[in-house]
Amino acid sequence: MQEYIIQINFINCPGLGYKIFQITEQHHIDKIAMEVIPNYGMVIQFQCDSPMQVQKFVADLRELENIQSVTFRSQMPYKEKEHKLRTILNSVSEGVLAIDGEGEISHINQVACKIFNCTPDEVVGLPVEKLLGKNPSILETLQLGHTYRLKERKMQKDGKMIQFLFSSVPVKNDQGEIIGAVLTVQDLHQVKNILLRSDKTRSLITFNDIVYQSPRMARLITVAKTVAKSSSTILLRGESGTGKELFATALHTGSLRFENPFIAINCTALTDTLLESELFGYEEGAFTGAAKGGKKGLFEQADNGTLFLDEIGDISQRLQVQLLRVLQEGTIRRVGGSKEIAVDVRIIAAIHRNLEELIFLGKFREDLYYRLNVIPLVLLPLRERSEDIPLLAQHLIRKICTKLNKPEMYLAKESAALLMEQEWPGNVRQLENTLERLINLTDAAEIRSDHLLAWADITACSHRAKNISRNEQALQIEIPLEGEWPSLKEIVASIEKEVIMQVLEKYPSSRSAGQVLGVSNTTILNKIRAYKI
Ligand SMILES: Nc1ncnc2c1ncn2[C@@H]1O[C@H](COP(=O)(O)OP(=O)(O)OP(=O)(O)O)[C@@H](O)[C@H]1O
Repeated sequence: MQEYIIQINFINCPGLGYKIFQITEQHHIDKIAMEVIPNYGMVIQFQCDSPMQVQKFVADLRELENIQSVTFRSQMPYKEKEHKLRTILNSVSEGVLAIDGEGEISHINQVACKIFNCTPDEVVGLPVEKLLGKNPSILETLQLGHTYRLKERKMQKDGKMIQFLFSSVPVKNDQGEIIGAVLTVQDLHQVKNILLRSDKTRSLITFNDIVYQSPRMARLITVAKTVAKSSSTILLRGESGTGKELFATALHTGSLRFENPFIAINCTALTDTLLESELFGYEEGAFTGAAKGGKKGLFEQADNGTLFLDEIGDISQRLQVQLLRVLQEGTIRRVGGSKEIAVDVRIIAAIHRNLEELIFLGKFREDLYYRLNVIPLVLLPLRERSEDIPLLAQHLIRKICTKLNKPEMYLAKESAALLMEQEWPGNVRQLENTLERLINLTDAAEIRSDHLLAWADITACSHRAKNISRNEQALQIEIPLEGEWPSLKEIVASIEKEVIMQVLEKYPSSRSAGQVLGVSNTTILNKIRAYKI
């Protein structure tokens, strides 16, 4: 028997489904699956051994009133969606595992399979504990809605120790009920290799690798090229994905230290104690598991070179004190050791958060801030230099096509305009990821706007238009029809809180929110505290 899939498009009207069903019965159609496309269609998968019978069946369907077309297709829509989802999941570089409301594995991508040494066929449909062991955190996410970010975990599987970093978030339906959870995982050994690398290719990155067109970036590069030559500490500020690490590498290459190591470490990716021993090293016997003969820390390894401390705002108070000592005295002490070791390391630190706010909240030491903020370089978010986008996007497309071994694709003019209109909260990294997903999913030589709209989470309405409509939104306050009215002071306070929250959503730093609202940075910080925003 041959299998067929047909798609029936119709103008929705009562009783039509029943008539279609009747015709399938009259032709003795052996249905395998049916799927309704809400409001305009239906797809039927069936088997039949006579092509003539199929022709008659289709002809009869086409005769029905309100039927617009009956066409053959190669796959059921749900299979097509599943295939697209699998392609997307497999195109990301992190491991992804999803569970349904029962705690059973519904999806797993290739990277997660590699980390957990399994195949999708072996684990999809299994309770997640069978793969991750007893009480995995993802079940807490499912049951209690807890989210986790970059937690470290070790587990034994098939006699092998697997060490990974994971994050997990609940999946909610429109009513806000938890219906599943997603876990993303990274192999810790690989992460360490990435974080702690000082590879040769990096040192080849220069200011020429930074793509830009905007005058503001041009000015920043001119300043950066000048300050690269000195040994002073540099603080790179800017939202996530704006190119801070790229700048740090170019600064090192442009310095007199370019032949010596450049070592980068992300301060959020490791636990406090792990970060301490990675930075300062340790002596033999400093703790259980410490390697024989001790270990050099990154400060020692980067001697005469550059150490890039990414996400510096997240280090603990304890490590802040130790870092301050290195910056003041130029010496380090290994964990468990008493000897001061002199190091000559240039520090480039990066932060995407508002350091002044962290100081105000007592989370960051002011003395360390002054030591780090010797030369601040601020990288603007992409939405504030959208002139950079066309050139940057074409550069990224070239890079991705080379990586994926595909012929170079080109960005149509209207696509560049569409990309320029987007908000890009994740900046260049988000643009890069969006383009990579798109390039994975299409083979067209030219990336047109319909590709972007269909595949890349791109919306046709510009962020400027979105902002206008947001500004036009009226603030809602509840005035009770019966009982006591709130006092005017309370009403004003609730409006003030709402306004500040809305402005902070768009301008996340207290300084820029203050500028928008015409008040000082401190006023905003005080209000944040008072209203517990
Ligand atoms: N101007 C640019 N030209 C070319 N590539 C860029 C540019 N800016 C950023 N990129 C690329 O975008 C990606 C993200 O940049 P990078 O990792 O340097 O950002 P970041 O600010 O350090 O991010 P995070 O704060 O999340 O660590 C990288 O692949 C980087 O090479």
